[in-house]
Amino acid sequence: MSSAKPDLLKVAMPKGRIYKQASKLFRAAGLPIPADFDDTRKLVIELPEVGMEFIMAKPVDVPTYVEYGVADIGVVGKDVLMEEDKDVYELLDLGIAKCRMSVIGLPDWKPTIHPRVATKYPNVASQYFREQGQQVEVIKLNGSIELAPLIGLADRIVDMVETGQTLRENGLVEMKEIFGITSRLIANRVSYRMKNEAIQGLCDRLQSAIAAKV
Ligand SMILES: Nc1ncnc2c1ncn2[C@@H]1O[C@H](COP(=O)(O)OP(=O)(O)OP(=O)(O)O)[C@@H](O)[C@H]1O
Ligand SMILES: O=P(O)(O)OC[C@H]1O[C@H](OP(=O)(O)OP(=O)(O)O)[C@H](O)[C@@H]1O
Repeated sequence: MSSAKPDLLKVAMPKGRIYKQASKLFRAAGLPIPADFDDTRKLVIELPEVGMEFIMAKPVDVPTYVEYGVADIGVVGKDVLMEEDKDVYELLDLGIAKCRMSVIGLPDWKPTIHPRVATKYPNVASQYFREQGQQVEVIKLNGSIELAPLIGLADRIVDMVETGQTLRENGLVEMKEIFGITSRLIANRVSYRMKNEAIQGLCDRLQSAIAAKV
């Protein structure tokens, strides 16, 4: 008898806020994935009983693992996909981790000669202002973006809004929504062909679970 391991579907899962919602959706699709995987320090978790191996990744790195094929599929926010522009298939809108990408500023914002925009998403912000015909200096930050207009680093920011609580608590206003965000299922182009049955099967199950909730 062969001792070769079965070919598991490798899934890059984002640690953090998406994981809980994504694992809940996978469970609703009949795949019993624990809700607390991301509470452990283990980064690669095999679940042969569902034919999958989970790679617990930093959210922004998910498309990189999938593009290089070390993960066959992955779960990632549309914000990251727009910013990273990786060569992957976007298969399914999972409808989870819903929020929006917006331009944000102080209520008394006025145009300045050298406008500065702070963001975690420099490509998204540059493209947006280019399309608006506005010249701005984009400053990359890695978190707590709302600080920038409060302490004078930038006059506006491009960042995500969900409940609006962060804006309210810091006296900021949403000036313009750029696009809506939900998490997506993405696939490596070669894996999509070579493991089509497994990937398509998972898509079908997830799609039924998404539809059942509506
Ligand atoms: N306030 C929010 N509401 C809903 N979804 C959000 C919100 N903030 C982020 N998201 C979604 O969740 C994804 C992951 O966000 P999360 O904060 O877990 O990761 P991160 O910003 O990379 O964090 P860290 O740097 O702490 O690892 C984002 O890419 C986005 O799609
Ligand atoms: O509209 P709200 O419900 O307040 O959510 C929006 C906030 O959530 C995200 O921040 P996150 O919690 O990821 O922290 P960060 O500032 O460190 O990126 C985002 O960057 C906003 O700051």
